[in-house]
Amino acid sequence: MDAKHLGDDLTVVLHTEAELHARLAEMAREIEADYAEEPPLLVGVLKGAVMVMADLARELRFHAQMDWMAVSSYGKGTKSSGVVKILKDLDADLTNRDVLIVEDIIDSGLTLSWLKENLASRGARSVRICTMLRKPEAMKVQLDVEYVGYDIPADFVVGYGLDYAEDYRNLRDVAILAPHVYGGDA
Ligand SMILES: O=P(O)(O)OC[C@H]1O[C@H](OP(=O)(O)OP(=O)(O)O)[C@H](O)[C@@H]1O
Ligand SMILES: Nc1nc2[nH]cnc2c(=O)[nH]1
Repeated sequence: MDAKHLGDDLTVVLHTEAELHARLAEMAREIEADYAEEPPLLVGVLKGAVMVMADLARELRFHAQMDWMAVSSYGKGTKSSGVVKILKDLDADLTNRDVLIVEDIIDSGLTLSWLKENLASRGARSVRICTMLRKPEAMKVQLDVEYVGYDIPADFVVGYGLDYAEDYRNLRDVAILAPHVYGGDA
């Protein structure tokens, strides 16, 4: 689905599908160089990271094992509750593995800060983060993020895996959701 199919639901397209893919290719080259010794285990965070994971994994020029977790801190709203729940855990044993968390967005940073700690405590050799989007002005915690696609403003965005009440995930681009859709400020 393209932005043009969504009427006035979006205010502005921040990054097109082509831009996202081009940036992911650059990030993949960095990741390949950094993990030249041994490929990391890619840990995708459902559901938003599905598109990034699918595109990044195929872009990488080494074996890319994938595992998935589902955590939730947003529910149906547009603000993080700060309480992270594991809805689905990993299948893989992380002992001595290099783990690369693959995410769609870092907003307050609360989810990823919690997740990084959680995965490190399972005996991983290293835990790094790759995110397509980050909102520097919205971050509430200090968090090192090794691979960032784009820094964006602190507006509520949808598309490329990102939803509002489970809709808009299949929009190809990343766009700001018009406030009238969710009835207020993000
Ligand atoms: O930095 P934070 O403020 O913690 O926000 C980031 C989290 O929010 C999104 O997930 P969400 O809870 O919306 O679930 P989803 O991936 O299933 O859409 C995103 O995928 C991150 O996991
Ligand atoms: N869809 C969506 N989910 C988020 N989770 C954290 N920030 C956002 C955002 O801007 N949009």
